[in-house]
Amino acid sequence: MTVPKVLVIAGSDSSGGAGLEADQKVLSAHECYAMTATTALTAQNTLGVDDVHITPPAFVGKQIDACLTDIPCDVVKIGMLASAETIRVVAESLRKHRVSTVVLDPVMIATSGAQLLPGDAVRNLRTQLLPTTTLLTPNIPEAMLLLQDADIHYKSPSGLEDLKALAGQVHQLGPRAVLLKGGHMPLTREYTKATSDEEKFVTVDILFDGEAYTLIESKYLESKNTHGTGCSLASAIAANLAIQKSGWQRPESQAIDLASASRLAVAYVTTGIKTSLPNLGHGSGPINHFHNVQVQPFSQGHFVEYLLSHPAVAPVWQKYTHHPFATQMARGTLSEVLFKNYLVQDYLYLTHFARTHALAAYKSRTMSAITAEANILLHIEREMTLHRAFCAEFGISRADLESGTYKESLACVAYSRYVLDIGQSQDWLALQMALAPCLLGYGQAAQRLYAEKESRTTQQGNRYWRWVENYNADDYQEAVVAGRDLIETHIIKQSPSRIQELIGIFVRATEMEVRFWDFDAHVEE
Ligand SMILES: Cc1ncc(COP(=O)(O)O)c(N)n1
Repeated sequence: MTVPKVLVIAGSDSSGGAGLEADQKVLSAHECYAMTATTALTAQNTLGVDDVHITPPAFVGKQIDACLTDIPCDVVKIGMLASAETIRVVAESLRKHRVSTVVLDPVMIATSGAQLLPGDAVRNLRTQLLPTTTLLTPNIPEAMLLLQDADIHYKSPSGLEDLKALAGQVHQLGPRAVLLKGGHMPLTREYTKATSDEEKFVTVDILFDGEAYTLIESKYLESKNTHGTGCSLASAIAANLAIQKSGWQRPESQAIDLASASRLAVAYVTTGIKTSLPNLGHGSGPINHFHNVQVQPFSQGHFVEYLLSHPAVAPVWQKYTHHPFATQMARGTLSEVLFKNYLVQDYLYLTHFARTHALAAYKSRTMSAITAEANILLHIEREMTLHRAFCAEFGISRADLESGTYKESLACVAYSRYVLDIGQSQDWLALQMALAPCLLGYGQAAQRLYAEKESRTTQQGNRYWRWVENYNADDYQEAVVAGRDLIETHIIKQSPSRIQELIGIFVRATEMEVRFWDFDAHVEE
């Protein structure tokens, strides 16, 4: 599977809602690679087109050549063509590059009324481009202009059957298929032309491929934000066709499915209108091109940096990693009573920490993940051995630690059971996020305090200094890196809204770390 590629041949809309700006947004929102050949620049906004600056036609040809000789595309999407000569050049280029799939939106008159294709160029469009077009997407006025130009008599439509007949007549002008857009003529429940606002019930887009009609119905939508809907629809169809083609095993070995490409595109534009952003411009505003896109606000592999600088995290993270309790330990100025209490509570916490990792092993699905958790358990056991030796220096025995001599503080109960509860009720990653403040924060605080030692002499004779050394040690710092890497690999599989929930868990656990170090936390009962 390669990336789907689309070449857009269209004009630029300086206000970004229509033209090739819209096309590129639509293609990006469909994960396609977009290239452009710019036929004209427009000075335009949501109120109208001020001026048009036409690209020299030969230069349009050069842009097409530059793109297609280097990056072959799956689909060409054509919008505003600006001049008869440009149409001639484009038709010749498509032939030269043997482009097989063309979606042509015959842009003639902008929604605002501005003429985007001179009247004398309609003939070139019809005779030179329609025969090589895969799908033509006219709206009703454009369909009528094309038939007028061909001197074909048509009935001004007054209901669904007339629209189907119109689509059939336009099909005779040469394109492989026609999608007649019915947006300009809302229909009643009986599929006749609505004559009042109350009667407007549905709009129908009609796809005709010479054999079958496919009707795509959309509930009538009242909105002023329809600037660029034609461009967006044609681009969405082009994207869907490019996606189909890029998934083929052998190029050209399958038929494209115009009906599903069109249905998906109509749904995309409809939702784009429904979710359009308010107050973009004073006229007919753009649709929301990105309603189907979920954006990760961080670069892959850099989630933890994003997390720690997140406005919901940064203040509490600073409070935790710069907690005066840790600083006083490193400086040796902490009272021995407080330190001993902390050692005991931390030991009790580590017991539950080990239980949590056992739960994480249970929640893992691969042997390597289970083994990783087992290794963390063994690491915790080594940490607890050191802890016991440390406790012994302060007159606390293993029996004291494990026989319930010391009561577990409320801070310890709250924190350890919170993490276990997240582990029980949520998934593996949520559990890792609840454990992360402990893993990352101790590593960061110890590193900072260790680095400060050069500027102090107080660690000589500081009986607590071993705490800093233990968490600054290589094996602990390696565990931090491994834990961080695991979070980075799993976080990119989450949705943006789930990531915000996971950040909430991280914040809560960090708050409990702060509470664990608050001076009164261990002597409250
Ligand atoms: C460059 C350019 N291309 C196409 C359109 C048609 O879009 P709409 O019919 O929504 O005005 C436009 N206004 N500008």
